[in-house]
Amino acid sequence: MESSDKSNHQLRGGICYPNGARRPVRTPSVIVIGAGMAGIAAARALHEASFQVTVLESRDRIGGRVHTDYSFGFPVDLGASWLHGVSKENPLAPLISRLGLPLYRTSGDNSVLYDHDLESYALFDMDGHQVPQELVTKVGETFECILEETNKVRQEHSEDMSISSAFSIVFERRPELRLEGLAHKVLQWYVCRMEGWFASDADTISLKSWDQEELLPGGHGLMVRGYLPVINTLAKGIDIRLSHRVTNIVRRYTGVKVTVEDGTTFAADAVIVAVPLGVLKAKNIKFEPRLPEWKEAAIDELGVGIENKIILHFDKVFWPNVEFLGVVADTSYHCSYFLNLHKATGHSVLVYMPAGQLARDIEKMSDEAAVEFAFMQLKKILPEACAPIQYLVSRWGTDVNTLGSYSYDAVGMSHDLYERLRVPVDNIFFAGEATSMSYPGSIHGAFSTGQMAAEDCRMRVLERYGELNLLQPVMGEEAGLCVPLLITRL
Ligand SMILES: Cc1cc2nc3c(=O)[nH]c(=O)nc-3n(C[C@H](O)[C@H](O)[C@H](O)COP(=O)(O)OP(=O)(O)OC[C@H]3O[C@@H](n4cnc5c(N)ncnc54)[C@H](O)[C@@H]3O)c2cc1C
Repeated sequence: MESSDKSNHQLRGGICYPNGARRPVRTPSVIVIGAGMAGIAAARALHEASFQVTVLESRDRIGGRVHTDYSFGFPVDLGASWLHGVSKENPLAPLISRLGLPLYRTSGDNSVLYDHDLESYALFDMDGHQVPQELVTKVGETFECILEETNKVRQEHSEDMSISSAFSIVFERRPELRLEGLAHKVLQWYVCRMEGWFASDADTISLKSWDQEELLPGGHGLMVRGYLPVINTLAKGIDIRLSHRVTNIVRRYTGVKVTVEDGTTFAADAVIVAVPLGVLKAKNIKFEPRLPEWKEAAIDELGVGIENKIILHFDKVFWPNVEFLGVVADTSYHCSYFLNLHKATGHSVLVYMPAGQLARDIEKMSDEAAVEFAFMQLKKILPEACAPIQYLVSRWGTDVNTLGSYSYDAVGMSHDLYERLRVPVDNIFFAGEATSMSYPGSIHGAFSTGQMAAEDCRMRVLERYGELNLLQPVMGEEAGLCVPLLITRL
């Protein structure tokens, strides 16, 4: 399809009709931009529906925000690593089960800490003293109470405000909830965990919309062998052009023309844009004609946050046998946490995960300085810590292929912006985590939007040809197949 308006007008193959006659038909074609979960899911679905599919990907690898690295000699994820919703309700469950990929469950349903249970944490103050577990539990209850109170604030105010402004109102009304001393620091750590979930600071998160996403049942599980096998399986047999950065999309009634950085053009009946929200915000891709105002507004207004991973590989385990280590402090900015991968994978690895402003600040440092910063946090709680032997540092905020980690509900925006981002513009379809009303910021959300965009695209293109009933509908994974998920917890 490269450089070829001509291939778009070729006659190809044939379809068998009930009377046995064969009539040559034009193979419908689509270009998918971005080989992350959403783009690959869309490409797979349309490939199976007999479309001619070409995926254009700017990086020299597939997966996007799924980035499993093997340089330590075992897999570690620099991007997504949890399956949120370890149950058959999760659209990715059939595929993960079929591949026999093990999951390590880190929390059940309804944890106040989202993807972790309270019991799985060991919290320390800056002097290396462990916070008594009863205090952690008690402050957890207070945090839940504060969140309930913010719900009342939400009902009283028609205007949106940040979750931190709502906390201030709650503290004025109920000063005892503010807590003092060590308890206050633990409370700040809860706020820090909330900020990690949204990849954004509490003073930017919308009170009105922060809890509008749907949490699937089954709690949260780590992909022990990394997420890449899922992407690789979906990508099998698909024409993916790596190092093809799209710069222009021209839309005409008869089809689309897509140009990449080196000037090569690709033509097809339709295009699925599955690049990150950050890339759309930066206007790194020019649309001709311009996207309608409502679409541009959705792109501008949706929030995109930052969460990063600093992955530290040690020659031995010197930390307690818990899933998470936390450092409490006076402000959420100064709190931190480390995921203990040894629990789930048996490898002596800790993952430091800063979010929001802290992540932004750390991205300004060199890799060495960022690792030193993370290691200093660890030294505060474990003074005997020995230096890492290997490390990896993600930079999702400044990486030109992403420009942010994932979307979140920013103050003043309405939750239906996700849907506005998804709605197609003529023969341009949109997919990606930020187009998911129900599951924004997640892998399964990205997967579902890819499938949705594929089905919308199939309908649109075949409708135009008057051949709607000729090709297979886009299906999800085999509906009848039910293999249980492999879940452990130690
Ligand atoms: C640190 C971190 C941790 C996370 N943890 C989890 C988790 O545990 N569980 C979970 O469910 N989700 C998690 N997420 C979110 C999840 O990774 C994303 O929601 C999901 O991977 C997004 O998929 P996508 O297809 O929408 O976008 P992407 O995966 O970003 O794919 C977009 C693709 O477009 C390409 N691209 C960009 N610009 C261009 C261009 N101009 N031309 C061509 N191609 C282009 C990119 O290179 C990329 O490959 C995490 C994300 C991060 C960053």
